[in-house]
Amino acid sequence: HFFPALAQLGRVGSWLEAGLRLLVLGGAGRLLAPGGPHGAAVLLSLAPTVFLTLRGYLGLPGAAPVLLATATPFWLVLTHGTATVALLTWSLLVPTVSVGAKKAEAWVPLKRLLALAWPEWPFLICAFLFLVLAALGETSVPYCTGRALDVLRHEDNFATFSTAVGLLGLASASSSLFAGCRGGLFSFIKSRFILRTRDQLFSSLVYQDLAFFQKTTAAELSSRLSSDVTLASSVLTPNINVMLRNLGKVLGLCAFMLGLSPRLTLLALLDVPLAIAARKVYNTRHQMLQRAVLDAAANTGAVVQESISSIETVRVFNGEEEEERRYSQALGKTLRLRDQRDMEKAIFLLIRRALQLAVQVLVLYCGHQQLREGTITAGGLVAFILYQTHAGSSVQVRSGTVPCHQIPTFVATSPCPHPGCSAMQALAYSYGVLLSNAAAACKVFDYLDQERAVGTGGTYVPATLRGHVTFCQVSFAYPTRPERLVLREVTFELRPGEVTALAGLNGSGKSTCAALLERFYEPGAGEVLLDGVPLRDYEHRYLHRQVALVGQEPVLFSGSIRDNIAYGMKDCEEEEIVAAARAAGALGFISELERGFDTDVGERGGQLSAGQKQRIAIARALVRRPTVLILDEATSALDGDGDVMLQQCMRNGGDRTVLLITHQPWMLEKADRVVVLENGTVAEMGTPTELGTRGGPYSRLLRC
Ligand SMILES: Nc1ncnc2c1ncn2[C@@H]1O[C@H](COP(=O)(O)OP(=O)(O)OP(=O)(O)O)[C@@H](O)[C@H]1O
Repeated sequence: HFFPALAQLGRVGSWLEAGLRLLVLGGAGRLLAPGGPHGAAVLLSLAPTVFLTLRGYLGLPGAAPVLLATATPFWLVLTHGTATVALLTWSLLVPTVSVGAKKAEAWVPLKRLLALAWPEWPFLICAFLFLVLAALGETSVPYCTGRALDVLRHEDNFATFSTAVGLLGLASASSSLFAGCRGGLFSFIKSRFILRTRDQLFSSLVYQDLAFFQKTTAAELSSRLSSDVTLASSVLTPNINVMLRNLGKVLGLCAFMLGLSPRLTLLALLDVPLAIAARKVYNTRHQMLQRAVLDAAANTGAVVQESISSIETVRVFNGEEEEERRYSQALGKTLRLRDQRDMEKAIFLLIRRALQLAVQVLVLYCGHQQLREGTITAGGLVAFILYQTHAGSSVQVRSGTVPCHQIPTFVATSPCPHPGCSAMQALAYSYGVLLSNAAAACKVFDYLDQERAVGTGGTYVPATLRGHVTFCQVSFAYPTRPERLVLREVTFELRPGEVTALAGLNGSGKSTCAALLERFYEPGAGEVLLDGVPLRDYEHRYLHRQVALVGQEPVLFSGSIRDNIAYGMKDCEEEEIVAAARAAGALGFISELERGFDTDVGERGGQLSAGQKQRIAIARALVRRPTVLILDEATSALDGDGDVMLQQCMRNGGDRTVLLITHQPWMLEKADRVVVLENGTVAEMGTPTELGTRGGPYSRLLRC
């Protein structure tokens, strides 16, 4: 007796049946496939009932069953067919995108972006509140207009008419006011989001391994910092802003339109599934092209940066034409990709517009019929057409309405503002753009999530450090060329108070040893020990204060000489800077400069000679009073007093450990001990005198 009793309840009964189906299917789904898609159970349970309810509203001829339990096989096939269509639409709505190496639902990057924006939650809540209020005001305007028209036609009462007009004015004014507040707040949130995300991204970049920077160009990173972060922020606003506005608008419009005429409403929504399907195809391509355009633009930037920063080399080798060709190629690729993307956008717009026009004609025809049947009033029909026009009106973007095909590539983030784009389509569009932009912004997460091979988790901070360095059976290959061992079972030690010179032909692995001692990389096998403790156990800052390196091509930062010497040392006294400059033999030329220590060194120290740059770089290392000092060809451009300078470098209470990498024989002679490297292995070691008399690799090296 249960089903006949349920059938007696009519529409309510059919929804109760849907609820029961949901319980049974949902429960079975969880038992059989615990991690499976639960949306399927919801759709399979509810979609047939939604179909039957809408059919009832349309008043189509023929008797439809109230309950599915008592329905004939024909109705079961029909209703479940609609459920399958709904399921397919759902799968179209949630495309998968790749996040880093993993495949994930398109929601994943969106959720991460929202998590990034979470600190702005008080402003976001206010903005959403204004958004709802503005949508309410906006959608009630046509209804109030229809009411005013009906009042005008049927009643002479001025008070009723004034109330209707007053309501109309109130709805318009409040929607404008709330829309303004919503827009302002979203822009404010966006600026703060950009600032914080760039800051976070840059912080994560500066701590990356050196291998990461060898694989990624500076121009690409700067492009990620600017355009990709802007793209990510556009997900918040305008994307989420516009999508929610459209959602609010669509819900409001549907509610008012259903109230006026369910039949016309269903007709007006006829093109929605088709538009969504077309959107899915378009979005997949657009997403792919969008990424390709961003990559190509970053590559073009890299070409410019590389050419400009190496302009002297380009000039010397007459490489202008080659550079021009490289740039035109990169530019051509970007333009081709943009053209392709724009062409696909144009085709998509054409299809969408045709669908929309067909539906408009259909609604007008049926509206006219309903008016003749008397199932809708003239005011109601006017209000309905106003709603349709409203739904078909373009969405405003900041400075007026811009056709979507004119939106610049990097800001292909705006809502579809194409004239005639319906609110439903704009909703589907803004939803698609939201997901596609969130996916494109994934690169930001790739960098934020980048894991370091060289960890900085060490905590060891001894009160005193002797500076005894041991390379223990160290083997190493650069991450960019993992197949080629650059160091093979290298074992030697650096003793406190001694200058140990590393000698060897070009490419024998000398600088690589220095890089491992600075922990730029982690050895593949073996260990580098400092006072018997592996380098990785030392606290990051402590280690880099104790171990200082002056490289082959010292890099100075734009700013004064003082800033460069005291770089990274907040608490550095003037006397310490002067003492370090004196020890490095730089005081002489600095005092001859008009502005002394305040002299600007220019970009990358370009206003100083090579030798002067080397001396300032040595002073920058000495000011830290390091326990271990590495001089990697740091004296190649120095004149006669290099000898004195070496003595100064060693002076640290007399027990500083110095690793000297040099090709200059007279410098090698000054060292206490020499380690000779050949093809990444230790060929021999000993004092310069010992090695000089042996006639082995060291002697051969001196003869070269
Ligand atoms: N970043 C890198 N990525 C891959 N291979 C590298 C990298 N740096 C150096 N190499 C390779 O490692 C080997 C050792 O280089 P390294 O710079 O240690 O030699 P070196 O003895 O200091 O040479 P030089 O006397 O010319 O300075 C070389 O064959 C070089 O090509």
